[in-house]
Amino acid sequence: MASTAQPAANTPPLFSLRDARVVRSGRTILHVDHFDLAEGEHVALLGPNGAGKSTFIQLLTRETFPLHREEPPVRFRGQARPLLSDIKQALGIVSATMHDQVRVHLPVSDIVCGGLFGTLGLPNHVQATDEQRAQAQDALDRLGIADLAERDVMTLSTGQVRRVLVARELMSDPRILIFDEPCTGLDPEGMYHVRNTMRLLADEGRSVVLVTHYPEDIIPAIERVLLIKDAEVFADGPKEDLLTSATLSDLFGVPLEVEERHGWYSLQGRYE
Ligand SMILES: Nc1ncnc2c1ncn2[C@@H]1O[C@H](COP(=O)(O)OP(=O)(O)OP(=O)(O)O)[C@@H](O)[C@H]1O
Repeated sequence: MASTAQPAANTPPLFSLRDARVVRSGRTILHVDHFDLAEGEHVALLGPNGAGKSTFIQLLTRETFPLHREEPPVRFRGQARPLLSDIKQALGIVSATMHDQVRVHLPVSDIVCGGLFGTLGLPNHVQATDEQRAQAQDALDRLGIADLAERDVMTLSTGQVRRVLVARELMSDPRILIFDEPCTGLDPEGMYHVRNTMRLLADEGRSVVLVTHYPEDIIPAIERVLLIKDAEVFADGPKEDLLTSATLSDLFGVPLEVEERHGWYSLQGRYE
């Protein structure tokens, strides 16, 4: 069942951006005039390479700051200066960058428990308690990979590692999960499971924020898409309005054909 979270009328948005501009080397690499994300709302960011998608995410995570303005350009739950620890507590992030750091022979269970400490495995001289191990097992179980708990993470497939990293993020029970190109480098089986994992987490009422180049990654629960092109918001709205052949051809600058089937979208080139 898709999340139908409806925030109370007076609840501030989870994130709001107003005239947020990021400049690097004298060039605007992202400008967002107006964007609100409600608690429990899902959104997919889609756009070509270099469009500004990662910069957008970094504005949310406060890894990047916009140009200063009197009126704060980025707010988290209505706050102009939220504690970084509050943001970290609320957000879970799964990205290929994190995946690249998995180069140590550790049991999956340790990797997942590391989510409690912000480390990849357990910090030196720290033993996980039985309760923490049980929590890790529960996270793995919910993602359908409980049988991997004792495996050396280096022996897993790319798709399995990516799901283990999702389980690791779940240790802090985040309300928002950011998936930054979660299916990059995965085979169809891995993609199937990662997309299914996003569905599960959306069903649990967590906000899913997905960054992708491919409409195939947009799970049915994500109803809103934000298209980014040339450092600007190209369009923001319901996916059935925006995931069309004409709009995506404009977005990517080549002739493309979009199809929809049972709430899932696919994209292919139109060759003449
Ligand atoms: N520190 C920096 N200095 C100069 N330019 C930068 C810097 N960081 C990012 N950029 C540029 O800003 C633009 C937006 O980058 P960003 O990583 O947000 O794009 P993206 O949409 O996530 O791309 P991709 O799909 O390739 O991951 C790119 O042209 C990038 O080269």
